[in-house]
Amino acid sequence: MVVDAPAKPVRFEFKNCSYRVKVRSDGRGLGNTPACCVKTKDRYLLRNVSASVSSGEVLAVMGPSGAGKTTLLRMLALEKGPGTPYGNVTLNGHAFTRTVYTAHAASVEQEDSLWAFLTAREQLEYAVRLSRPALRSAERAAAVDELLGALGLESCQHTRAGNALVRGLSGGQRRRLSLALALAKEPLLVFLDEPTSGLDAAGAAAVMALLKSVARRVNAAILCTIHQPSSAVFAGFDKTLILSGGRAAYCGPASELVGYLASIGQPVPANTNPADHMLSIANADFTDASLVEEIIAQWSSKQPPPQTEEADCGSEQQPAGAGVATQFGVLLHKHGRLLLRDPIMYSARCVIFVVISLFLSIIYIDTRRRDSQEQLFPRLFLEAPTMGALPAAGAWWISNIAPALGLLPLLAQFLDLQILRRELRDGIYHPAVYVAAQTLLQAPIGGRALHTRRRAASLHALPPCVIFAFTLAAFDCLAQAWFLGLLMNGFMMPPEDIIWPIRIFAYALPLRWQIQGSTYILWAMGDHTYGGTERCVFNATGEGECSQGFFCPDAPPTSCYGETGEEILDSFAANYSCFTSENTVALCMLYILLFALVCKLVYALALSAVRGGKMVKPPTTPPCLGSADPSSPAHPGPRRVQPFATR
Ligand SMILES: Nc1ncnc2c1ncn2[C@@H]1O[C@H](COP(=O)(O)OP(=O)(O)OP(=O)(O)O)[C@@H](O)[C@H]1O
Repeated sequence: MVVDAPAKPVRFEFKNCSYRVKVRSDGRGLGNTPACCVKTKDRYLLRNVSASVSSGEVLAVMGPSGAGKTTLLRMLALEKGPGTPYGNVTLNGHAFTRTVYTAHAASVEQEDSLWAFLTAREQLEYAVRLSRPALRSAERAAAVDELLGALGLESCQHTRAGNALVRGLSGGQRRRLSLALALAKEPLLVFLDEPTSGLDAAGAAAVMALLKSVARRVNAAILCTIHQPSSAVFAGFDKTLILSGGRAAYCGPASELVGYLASIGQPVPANTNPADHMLSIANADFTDASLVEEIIAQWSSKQPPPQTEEADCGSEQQPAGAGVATQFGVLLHKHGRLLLRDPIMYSARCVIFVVISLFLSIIYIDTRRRDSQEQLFPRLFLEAPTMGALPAAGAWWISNIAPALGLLPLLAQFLDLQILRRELRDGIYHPAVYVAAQTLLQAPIGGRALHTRRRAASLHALPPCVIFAFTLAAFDCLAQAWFLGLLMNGFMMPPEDIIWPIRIFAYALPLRWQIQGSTYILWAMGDHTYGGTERCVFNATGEGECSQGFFCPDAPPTSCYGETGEEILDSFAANYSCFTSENTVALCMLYILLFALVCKLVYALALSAVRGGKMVKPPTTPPCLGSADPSSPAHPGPRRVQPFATR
């Protein structure tokens, strides 16, 4: 079997877990109001909940709606949340930290987060390549086959996952693929939120039976929440934890629930699903609240005081994650594939770009005339240096429209955030490696767009191409700045008229430097001259009629810009601070590159924050299952679950 069972079983245990949130003093939720601005009080969504699950077992957390199932699961899976978690959570007796989670656990959320344009097999292949890099190609294929077989996905392995817009795997198949992806890294512990939601009774029974068999087969401990299991599904649970109002009302083997209920005077009526009966008597919304209190109190009174167990750190091998180079290679391959398949990411942008270029080229077709000073200002909006059949859009429009196109991949990345979050939490790659791979993949679209713009290759094409690609990349990360850039690039409003500290945007945003650099390249590099001017003739006393050294016999002074590119840029610069006749191209490129780098860095940091941990780097000496964690207390009393905060 390729999905080998780990040599040493694990035991995941949580004791006295509580979860506290701040609510308004009248009991209403805070919403977006900061806790410091209103009078608040504490509310416990969970109180002293304890249970454990070992390798090969499924622990099902049940309870009426609002009982705290999701809160408990998210807390145990070290998800960030609105409140403060307390309790003692351990894996084999050692603190369950983010590092331990990354090395040994995986989660399947209620909403499937899958790459819509990759097939089931492709998604598993990438997951196995990233999480088990030591496998050779044939072994990897066998591991993928094994997962597909275990989860019953062979028949649809070449079907893409799909999403709300494109058809793909069915709901049940998507659930199973999510589980297969979680198992790809061979976790010892799997968290599943409502794995049966949206499935019919038969589908739910099949998924739960599958979970049980997977737990045994890969020797993983599985902890899942479930809403309303049928009798057949309920009977299959190894253990159940039943919550009511955030407190435990029962925890133990499902098979013993009937006897327990009889012992507390709440026997299960004939022909009734014990789970349904338990959930109805534990539901304070529809049952007498005092009865619910009594049921919880009875369970609580039967519990022995919490005991401290010996730490049991075995000698299992730490799963070795992929190195940076492998991560980078796999992510390039995967996202390159997605770029080609996902219309939003690439083709749509290219098509929109060509259409916009054509549109602007037709509007500004007259600006190709070089013999008229009146055409010079419109020419700023459309530079057509090649005079070809497809003169493409120039500095101003390209500067402003192209970044707007960056909004498209930004939207796509926002839609993909859930998937990224899952993959980052699973620790199969580092956020910075993902950002680097994405950046490299984005570069060609800048070049391709520029190719549309300049059909004839020339030495001049390279710098604007780089400027252009940098600008795109920068705005891909900071789309919101687009409007600010449009307003503050020095064309519409001089920076000196903008008050501090807002003025900083006029200098920091890349549009200003994009316009300055590309107009210099387009106007002043090369030896183009423009008609409609005559040199000034000075009289013997040295007095001249024109201070700039030229005048326009057929155009008013306001439309008289000059003969050479430098003269024209000087004329523009007199009114608009974004232009200059000095060669600042290298400096402009540096500013834009710095801006892009800062944006990418912020993006990588934001992804790290989304992931909830610090680094996606499998530790060489795991805190548990390999060596003792020195930070782990010898006598773990109630303490804060550390990874829930930043660690
Ligand atoms: N930020 C919050 N502030 C106050 N109360 C909250 C907050 N988040 C959740 N709750 C409350 O906590 C309780 C538990 O919510 P939770 O989502 O864990 O329940 P659940 O058992 O998963 O419910 P369901 O089965 O309907 O999904 C609910 O009463 C909910 O209204």
